[in-house]
Amino acid sequence: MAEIIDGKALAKKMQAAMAEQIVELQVKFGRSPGLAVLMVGDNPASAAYVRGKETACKRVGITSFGKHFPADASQAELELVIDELNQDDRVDGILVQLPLPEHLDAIALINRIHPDKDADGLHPYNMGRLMRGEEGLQSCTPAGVMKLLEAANVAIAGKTAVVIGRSILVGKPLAIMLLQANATVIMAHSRTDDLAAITQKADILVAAVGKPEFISANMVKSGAVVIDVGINRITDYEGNSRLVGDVDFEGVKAIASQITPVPGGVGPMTVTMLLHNTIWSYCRKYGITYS
Ligand SMILES: NC(=O)C1=CN([C@@H]2O[C@H](COP(=O)(O)OP(=O)(O)OC[C@H]3O[C@@H](n4cnc5c(N)ncnc54)[C@H](OP(=O)(O)O)[C@@H]3O)[C@@H](O)[C@H]2O)C=CC1
Ligand SMILES: Nc1nc(=O)c2c([nH]1)NC[C@@H]1CN(c3ccc(C(=O)N[C@@H](CCC(=O)O)C(=O)O)cc3)C=[N+]21
Repeated sequence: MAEIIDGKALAKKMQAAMAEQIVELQVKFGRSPGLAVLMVGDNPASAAYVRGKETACKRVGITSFGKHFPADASQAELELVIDELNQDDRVDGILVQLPLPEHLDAIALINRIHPDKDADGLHPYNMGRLMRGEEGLQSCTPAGVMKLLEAANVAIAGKTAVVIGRSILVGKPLAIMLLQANATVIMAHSRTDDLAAITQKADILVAAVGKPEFISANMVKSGAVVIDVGINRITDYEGNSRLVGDVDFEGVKAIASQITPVPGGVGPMTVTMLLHNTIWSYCRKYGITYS
């Protein structure tokens, strides 16, 4: 029976340490770190994530500069707001909540964020640095997964890691981070032939697919470490809605050595790394290293 990797507990511990650090930083530099989250439209899932991020900011002492726009906000209007936030000395991190309504060009907006304020680590400059193994702002979910693996004492060097999913937000940067940590990395996706044959090779298996309970026990090698990035809201027969991951948790738990739950696994770490990136940018501005 697998050990549960408790992301919620690690997030809580890291956020408590951040709160203490921010008290000191505030005394030293006379202001708190600031994060601006831009949300467009009223997608309920996005609204819930944004609320979660704002609550976490408050908890650790980061000032939120949340901006909510109607679904028909224009590209030009949003670009202007990003330009202003880039110039605003109270703001250390800027994030554009994805997905955006169809008429907007998300890539152009992300590219407009100053790379030093790119709290999501999605700007081409920061992704390029990641690719080259240079320090910098890193995508929150993959960075959170790496912290979880570290905290759970998972050996990475030399192991076979299979990442299912190749999005810019999760799969691709995570594969690069695992490679940097000397795993032998296989990236799987919707065009992968015989996915089960690939996933069965994994010592570390990461699912970032977006399909509820897609990974079943017969796809997992006995003793593997399984990280479930998926967040899927499903409605059961009785009409009750709940969150499930991309992994059949009960089935896979029986054969894995360690596994992350949903909720309470990767999700809380994503939020924690967003706070981390905001503090990192703040410190860099004052010439201090924050790790
Ligand atoms: N826990 C957290 O903090 C976060 C969770 N998420 C969740 O993680 C999941 C993935 O998110 P994201 O990366 O943004 O999603 P995307 O939809 O951008 O990417 C999904 C990936 O899964 C691949 N895929 C789809 N179907 C299959 C299949 N049948 N077999 C193998 N691969 C498949 C796709 O392949 P292809 O490229 O070929 O289309 C794609 O690369 C979602 O559930 C999302 O909600 C996302 C961000 C943060
Ligand atoms: N620019 C951008 N950056 C993102 O990082 C980003 C995004 N857009 N769009 C959407 C996805 C999704 N995402 C999550 C964050 C936290 C939880 C989280 O905290 N989940 C809790 C559960 C929360 C609940 O109960 O609803 C958990 O898993 O325990 C989940 C998912 C960030 N994303």
